[in-house]
Amino acid sequence: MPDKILLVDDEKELLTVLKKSLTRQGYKVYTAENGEEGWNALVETMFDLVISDQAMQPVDGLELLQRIRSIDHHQPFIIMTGAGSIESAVEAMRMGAFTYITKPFKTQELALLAGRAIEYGKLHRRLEDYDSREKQNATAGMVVGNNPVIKQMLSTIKKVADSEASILIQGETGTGKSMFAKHIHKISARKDKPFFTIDCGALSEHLLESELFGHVKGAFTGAVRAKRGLLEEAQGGTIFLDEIGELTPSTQVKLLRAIQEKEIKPVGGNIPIHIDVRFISATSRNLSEEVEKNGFRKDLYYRLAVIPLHLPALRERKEDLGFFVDHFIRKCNKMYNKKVTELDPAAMQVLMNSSWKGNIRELENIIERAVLLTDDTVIAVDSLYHYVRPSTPPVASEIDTSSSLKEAVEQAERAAIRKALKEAAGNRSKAARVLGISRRTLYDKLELYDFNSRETPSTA
Ligand SMILES: Nc1ncnc2c1ncn2[C@@H]1O[C@H](COP(=O)(O)OP(=O)(O)OP(=O)(O)O)[C@@H](O)[C@H]1O
Repeated sequence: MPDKILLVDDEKELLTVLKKSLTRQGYKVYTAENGEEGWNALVETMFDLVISDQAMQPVDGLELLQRIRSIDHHQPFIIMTGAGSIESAVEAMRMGAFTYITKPFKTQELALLAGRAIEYGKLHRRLEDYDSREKQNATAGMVVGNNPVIKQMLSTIKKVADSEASILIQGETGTGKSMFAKHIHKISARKDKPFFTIDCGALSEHLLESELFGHVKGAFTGAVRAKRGLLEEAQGGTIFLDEIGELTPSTQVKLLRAIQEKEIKPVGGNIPIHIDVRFISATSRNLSEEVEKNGFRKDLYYRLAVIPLHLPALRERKEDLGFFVDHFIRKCNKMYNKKVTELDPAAMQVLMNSSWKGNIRELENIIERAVLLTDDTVIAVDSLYHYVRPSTPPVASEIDTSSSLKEAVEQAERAAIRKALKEAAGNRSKAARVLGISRRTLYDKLELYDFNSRETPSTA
């Protein structure tokens, strides 16, 4: 397929001459008589190169370049300027034009530059493709951010991904443990083999063992045929044992044997099966504490936690909040065909001040709802009030624990109202939304607790 060039110039004769010359060089040449026409063509078709005059009406060459740059950073672009308009040429170069050519010029001169510009564009696209393939392979859909703990973890993972070492990922719910487990598998030598997840907290002991180790026909009532366990199915790959802290003592023993001996016996069977599986486990409990309390076997803990990783909670990596917000906005735009671009600064502030008990999962849900419900391109603070929990429970330190329950409740309510009013800059409607109560209820409480005008600076 010949490379495609879009030629834009309001001098018809020059267009004809240049088109002929470039067509002779083997290019497929399209023409447009001004920037607007050129832009319309660009929206329709992908070009390998745009060659445009500068001075045109209604859209000149610089504006055309500006529009192109808003959608494509590497579209090769050559600007043709008249003698004496060197400023335009400089400006075009600053905006990312490949080069400029001053009229009058020889057609061979332009053909030479066109060839170079097209090569340059192809190189960039190849690099871009390569980069995005790399990213897709390694961290598909995964926000990395700037948190030093996460960066350190990723560097550790890189070093151990290809080894056999078992990895234990600890962290609160929703911090991305499953995502990390998948990431480890994807960058390991086992990436083309299976990755299976099993939630150890979701199944009874009996079912879990049958899922993990398989069973022989007749092993228990209902076992009408033999079933292979996930540890056997995952041969050569990775098994992700989620909520490992929920294992019963009996299953802990069997798993320990499987890891140590690289063998399993299906439930009800006697013939051992060799397994070649990498173990990654995760828990939102403090497993070393459980070991101390004899709630989890020490030997199994050490087998599972050859490489222990601890994912920080979202409130400990607030510097990454912006990355996550952008990522989830883009994801939800795609899902719901929306055009949201950002959060307004006040909304971002609300997110910064939240506690994020549900971590990244909670943030993702909130952004999803906000994107879905907003008709604007910017998410306003109001669309978050219903969902986001403020970070500090209403000034708990102010509550006098020696008082009666009724008094303690009153103190907590006063503190919560004061904080909400402060956050809402005195706007009572917003404060009511933050508190999750109606405006009427807020008014009643303000009266009941005799809030003075200093504490309610505005009566909106
Ligand atoms: N680094 C990340 N980049 C993008 N999305 C993420 C990231 N980490 C987590 N998420 C998203 O957050 C949600 C929760 O992540 P995940 O299920 O991995 O957390 P978890 O710690 O395993 O949770 P649980 O303990 O409840 O099983 C998922 O929807 C996931 O896509």
